[in-house]
Amino acid sequence: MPKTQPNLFAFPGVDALAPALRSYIIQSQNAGVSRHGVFKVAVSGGSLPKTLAAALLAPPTGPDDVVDFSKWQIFFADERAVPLDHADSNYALLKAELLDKIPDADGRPTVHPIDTAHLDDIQELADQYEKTLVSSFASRDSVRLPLFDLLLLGCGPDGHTCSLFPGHPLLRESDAWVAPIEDSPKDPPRRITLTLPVVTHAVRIAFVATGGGKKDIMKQIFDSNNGLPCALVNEAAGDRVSWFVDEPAVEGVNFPRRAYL
Ligand SMILES: O=C(O)[C@H](O)[C@@H](O)[C@H](O)[C@H](O)COP(=O)(O)O
Repeated sequence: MPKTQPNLFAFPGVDALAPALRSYIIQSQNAGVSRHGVFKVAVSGGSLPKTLAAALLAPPTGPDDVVDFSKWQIFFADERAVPLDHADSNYALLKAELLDKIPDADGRPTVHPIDTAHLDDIQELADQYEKTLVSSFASRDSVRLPLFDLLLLGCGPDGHTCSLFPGHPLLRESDAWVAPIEDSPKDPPRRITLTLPVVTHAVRIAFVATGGGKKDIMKQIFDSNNGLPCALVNEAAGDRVSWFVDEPAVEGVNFPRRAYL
C-alpha cells in the first residue's frame, strides 16, 4: 500500500486559519465522544494556546458548531519542570490563554497537569505523568500505547515538536510513553514529553505553524528526508497528520496544499 501524505492546509492568516482549526477540532471531539464518551486531547506550549483560544472561544456559527468542554480531557504533550504558576509553565500558558476564558455555558474540561511534587526528579515527574495516562487510557498491560483522539502540536524553528529535538537520543525511545529531558536546547532545559511512538499513534495529529520565521524549517520538513522530529511524525502518521499554517510559514515550500472543506 502506498504511504499516505500529510494534509497541508494554508491560510492567508490566523483569522482564516482559526475557524478551520475549530471545525477540525470539533470533528475530532465528536468522533472521540462517539467512540468512548470523552475527548482525549494533548496540547503543546509556544504560540499554540493563543491560536487555540482564537479558534475555540469564537461564538458558534450553527447548531453543529459546538465545543463541549465538559467532554474534554486535556493532557500536556510536553511540559517544563516548573511550578504550575511559573512563567515557563505550559499549563499556566494554556490557563491564561484559554482555560480561564471558557464561558460557563461551554462546560469545564478535565485538565491533567504534571504533579509538581516531583519537580526535583524529572524521571519521577515523567513516570508520574505516564501513570496519569495509564489511569486515563487503560493499563500498560492492556494497551501498548495510549490512543489520543487528537494531538495539537507546534513546530519549533529547528523542526522540534513536543520536547523532541533534532538528533536527540530521546527520538529513539521506544518503551516509555512519557520521557524526561534534561538538556533541552530550548529553555528551560528540564522538561517531560510524550515520546515519538505515542505521538505517531494518535488518531489525529495537528500541527499549527504560523509566521515567516517558520518558512526555512518548513521547507526542510516537507522537501527532504532529514530525520527532523516533525518530519518523522509526517512519515509515520501520513494522512492522520494535518498542518494548519499561514502563507508566510510555507512560502517556497514545495508540497501540495489542500483546501480545507
Ligand atoms: O514547551 C514547548 O517549548 C513547546 O511545547 C514547544 O514544543 C513548542 O510547541 C514549539 O517550540 C513551537 O513553539 P512556537 O509555536 O512558539 O514556535
